[in-house]
Amino acid sequence: MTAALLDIRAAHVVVGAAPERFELEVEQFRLERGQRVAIVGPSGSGKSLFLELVGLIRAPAAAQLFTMATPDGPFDVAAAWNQSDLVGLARRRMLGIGFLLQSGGLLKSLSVDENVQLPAQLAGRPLSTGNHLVEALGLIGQRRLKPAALSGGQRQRAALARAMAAQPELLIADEPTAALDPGNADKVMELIVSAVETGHLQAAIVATHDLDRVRRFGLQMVHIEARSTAGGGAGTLANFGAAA
Ligand SMILES: Nc1ncnc2c1ncn2[C@@H]1O[C@H](COP(=O)(O)OP(=O)(O)OP(=O)(O)O)[C@@H](O)[C@H]1O
Repeated sequence: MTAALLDIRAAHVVVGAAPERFELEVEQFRLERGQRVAIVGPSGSGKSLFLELVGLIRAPAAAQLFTMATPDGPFDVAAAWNQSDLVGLARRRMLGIGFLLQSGGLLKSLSVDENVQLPAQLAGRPLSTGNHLVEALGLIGQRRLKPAALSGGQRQRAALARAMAAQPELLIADEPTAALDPGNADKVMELIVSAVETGHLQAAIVATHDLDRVRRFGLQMVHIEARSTAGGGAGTLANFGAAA
């Protein structure tokens, strides 16, 4: 059996302090190559926190197991956080993960083209993918503009092109269709799904409230359950992709 792209067991993320404390518990999450997964759940249930955990942006408070497959063998994410191996984590993020933030997160002083090409340049990857993505996402006319001159939807599409331009193994996208008209939302979901189908991405994880598109584009749904606790709130992601 080949190693899963992501293998997480009994991981906890904790933010804030009581009474606003929020704890996300990930009982089990195992992501295989070829999977397109939608994380769904009510607002405030912990979807973004989960994406930050798998995107190596947020340290778990505890994790029984957290590994990520790489071309050089498994990377022990839990150990890297424990040992404060921030360089190792940054390198893994740069080479293996494309992250579309809910807020877009484009650099204000760079044009669309420059924003899109920067991760590929840093990772030493070809620039051709970014050019294709700018075209496929309908941004040819905006490629020289800076983010302030873009509409919300154009900014979101540029941020997706940037997340995919360095040819990451894993795409993580927080609400990628939220600011888009129906035609562009379809285009974005189609692009993500077909990138996995054709092997340009090994897998994709999308947090979304767009259940209609999740069903139409055939993503596997993973629910985060939210509940309130005495000292705050909690979310639980239970048993996705567990070995039989
Ligand atoms: N840095 C933080 N400090 C304190 N609390 C936080 C922090 N980040 C998130 N939270 C809390 O964690 C909970 C989960 O937030 P999260 O952003 O993951 O929800 P979500 O499911 O992505 O919501 P939405 O669908 O509205 O985007 C919320 O109650 C939020 O207030």
